[in-house]
This record gives sequence, structure tokens and C-alpha cells, in this order.
Amino acid sequence: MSQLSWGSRLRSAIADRGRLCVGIDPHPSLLRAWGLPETAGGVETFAEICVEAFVGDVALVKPQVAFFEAYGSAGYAVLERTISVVRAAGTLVIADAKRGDIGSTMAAYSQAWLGEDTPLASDAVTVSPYLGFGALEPAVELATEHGRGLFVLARTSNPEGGRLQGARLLGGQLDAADLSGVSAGESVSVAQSIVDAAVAQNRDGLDTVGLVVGATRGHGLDLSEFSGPILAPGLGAQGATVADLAEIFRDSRELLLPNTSRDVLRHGPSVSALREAAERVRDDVENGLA
Ligand SMILES: O=C(O)c1cc(=O)[nH]c(=O)n1[C@@H]1O[C@H](COP(=O)(O)O)[C@@H](O)[C@H]1O
Repeated sequence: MSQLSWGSRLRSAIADRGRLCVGIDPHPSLLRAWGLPETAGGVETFAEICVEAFVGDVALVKPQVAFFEAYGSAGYAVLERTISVVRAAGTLVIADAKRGDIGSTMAAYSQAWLGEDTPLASDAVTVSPYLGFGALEPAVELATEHGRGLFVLARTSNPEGGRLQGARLLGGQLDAADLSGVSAGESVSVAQSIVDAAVAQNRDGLDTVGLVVGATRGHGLDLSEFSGPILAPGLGAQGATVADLAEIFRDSRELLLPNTSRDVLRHGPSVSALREAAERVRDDVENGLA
């Protein structure tokens, strides 16, 4: 391995600039509110303003790939430039691409988002385990090799996720590779099986595999064995507060990374107003979780 582990890189970034992850989500409604055209050019100006406001002030930013993808290759070109400028300035980038596939296709997605020098290479990427946790193996391998991270959807912030992620399954009956640590016959939720698989994967101590657990409601998960990073979206626009974070994640705070997007972005397009909003939330989070 050529460099520090993802866990070490995150710890050092958090120590320097706090644990808040600010989203770069160029929603059409935000483009309009900022007086920008709904074009790739508008997205580019939006992203440039975000970069100026957030880089150096927060530890992590998370571009939402969908809002760039909406403009096709021109949007992707903006995303490539945004990722590379932010990373060059030493701020960590989580690409919110929610990728998940099988075999060589998953390997190709992994190269795209976690490769050494690929155009979209980021520090971490969000992935979906719902084609089987084991199908994420190419991404785990590449991330480990390059000191990068994955954030695996476990219990998402949206209300629709509950039926699937909360469904009970019998340990060992679906895919033994997904359920290490769960004894046969023991009933766990689908989301808990993802947590357990992540615990098993992180036994190497590198914390490559993080989880996505929404801050919008009690997650009902046993996170006591999980010491890796947790991306917690839902702060602000989806209704979660810092007090909710403190309550919901009371036992798993070391690498907790709360995410907020619209609640900060609504303060644009003024760079200083955006920066102040991000700093306010960053400091509230630090104080609330102290
Ligand atoms: O993976 C994510 O980041 C994510 C997972 C989840 O469970 N819920 C969730 O809202 N997100 C993302 O986090 C961001 C939240 O944005 P705001 O609701 O504007 O703060 C969006 O980019 C969502 O796609």
C-alpha cells in the first residue's frame, strides 16, 4: 500500500477542520435562486463558488453526481474539474454516485471513482450493497490499495428505505459472505447485515468501509462493533438537527461525518455567506458532539 489508510486520512482531516461534510448539489432550484442558467455552464459557476467557499474550511465535500450527470458529458467535465481542484487543495472529496453492480462492471465503476489517475477519481464514493455486499469486493480492494474509502448504504435517510432496509432476514440464508458474524438462524435486519459485513471487512483496521446511516430517525442498528466512518445525511433540509445527531449516534461518534447540502447552499451565491453558513453548521456540529 502506497499511502496512509482512509481511516488515518479522515482522522487527520477531522482534527484539522472538523467533521462536517458539505454537499455540492447544484439542484435546478438552487441554480435559479442563485441567478444561474440551468446549463452545464450554470453548474460550473455554482461549483466554482462552492469550491471557493468551502475548500480549506471544512474537511470534506460531497458532490452529488446526479446534478452534474443531468447535463451529460458537459456536466461530467465540470464534475471532473471540481473534484480535481478540491482534492488538489487538500480537501477530501466523497463522490456521491451510489454505484453498485457485479463482477467486472463493479470493477470498472471502482476504477472510475477510486482509480489512481482516472478523471473522476475521488477520495471516497458512495455505493449500494443491494446487489450483495460481496459484489462490492472490487471497490473494497481498490479503495484499500489507494488509501480511499467507500460509504455503503445501510439505513438511508429517506422514508421509503425502511421497508427494505428494515426487513428481517435469517442469518446465513441469503449470502453467507454478507453475514459474517451472524449465527445461522438468528434474525437480523437487512441494514444490520450490511453493518455486520462492514465490521468483518474492516477487521484489517484500515476503516476502508464506511456506512451511510441517515440522521433523520433512529436507525435501530447495533453499531457497537463498528468503528469505521459513518456518513450521516439529513441534517438541515431533511429535518435532522445537531441534537438529533448527538442522540442518534451517541455511541458511534469518532468518525461520524454529518452531511448537509441545501441548508448551507441556500445561502449562496455569496461566497462569504456560504462560507459563514458552513462554518456555523461545522461549529454547531463540533459543539453538539463534543
Ligand atoms: O449517500 C448520501 O449522501 C445520501 C444518503 C441518504 O440516505 N440520504 C441522502 O440524503 N443522501 C444524499 O445527501 C444529500 C442530502 O442533501 P440535503 O437534503 O440537501 O442536505 C443529497 O445529495 C442526497 O442524495
